Amino acid sequence: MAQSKTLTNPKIAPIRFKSRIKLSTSFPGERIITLEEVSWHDTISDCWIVIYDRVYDITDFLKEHPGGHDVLLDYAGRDGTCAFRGVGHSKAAHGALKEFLIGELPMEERLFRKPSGLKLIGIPD
Ligand code: HEM
Repeated sequence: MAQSKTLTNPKIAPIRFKSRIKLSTSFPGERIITLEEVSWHDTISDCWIVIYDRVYDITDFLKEHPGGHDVLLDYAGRDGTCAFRGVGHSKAAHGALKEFLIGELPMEERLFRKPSGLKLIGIPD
């Protein structure tokens, strides 16, 4: 069955599923990064965060963040999706995310960008 086959493959072509949300990224140096690996980067000098199943290295952004660095550090090495969404960030903030993108969670650790994942309005492409 096509769906079970793709569930074992972290690099799924978005076209196979009826979803407006892209299931995988496509950028130079794309990496699959586990939540465990993200958790190793939880300091002010080495800070990764997960938002909508994608992994961002926001170390250089900490001091630039309009909301302050302390709120970001609360989610250093962790999933900050709910906090990011809860603030109601602007389109510009959503657009800024891609500057810090370094990879994506493996399919089995995702909540959104997977077949039958949670469907929410406003998830970036
Ligand atoms: C890397 C991810 C993030 C980016 C790129 C980002 C970007 C931004 C930007 C551009 C703003 C200015 C307002 C806007 O345009 O919406 C902002 C404000 C803010 N952000 Fe973030 N943000 C990120 C993550 C977070 C997280 C995880 C939190 C956790 C609570 C947070 C909390 C806030 C707060 C409290 C403000 C101030 C809102 C205000 O004063 O109106 N941000 N952020």
